[in-house]
Amino acid sequence: MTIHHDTRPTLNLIRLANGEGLDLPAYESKGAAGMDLRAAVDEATPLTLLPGKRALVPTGFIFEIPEGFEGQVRPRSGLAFKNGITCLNSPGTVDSDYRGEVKVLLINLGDEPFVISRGMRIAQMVIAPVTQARVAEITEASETMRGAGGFGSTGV
Ligand SMILES: O=c1ccn([C@H]2C[C@H](O)[C@@H](COP(=O)(O)OP(=O)(O)OP(=O)(O)O)O2)c(=O)[nH]1
Ligand SMILES: [Mg+2]
Repeated sequence: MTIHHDTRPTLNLIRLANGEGLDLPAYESKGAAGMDLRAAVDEATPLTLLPGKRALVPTGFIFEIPEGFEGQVRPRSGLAFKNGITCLNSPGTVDSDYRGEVKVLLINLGDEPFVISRGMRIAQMVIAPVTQARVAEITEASETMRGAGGFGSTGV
């Protein structure tokens, strides 16, 4: 007999008043890297994002990102391709100690107004491990083959 333990970290979510009735953020396929985030805009007043404009779109939830992880808020490629809708600060960073509502900073890079209605899947969040480095100031950089070469120094 094999016992399968669920080793996945737990993401605790707190539903806010504006998230009432919304589906939980969810992985839309078995191997999806990101869980889709839904717009917690008012049912009666959808948000219209005009070309070139940006908006902070609420998700209706506080996310308790587990310690040692971050939440990366990323665009959905379908919205980007079809409508020019992307995350301005991509990838958005949700810290594990953040206890405010997660919001999605969308910008319309397309040439048509884009209507965001309640429950629309507007972005996705990837839970990824992070490492905090110990910061130490030194006076000389160690020698390497690359040295200071960068920005195309190795050719095309
Ligand atoms: O797409 C995003 C990006 C950030 N945040 C929230 C969670 C994150 O922990 C906090 C701060 O984000 P960030 O550090 O990127 O912004 P900042 O401009 O440095 O703000 P702060 O001074 O609060 O750190 O804002 C979101 O809800 N969505
Ligand atoms: Mg910050």
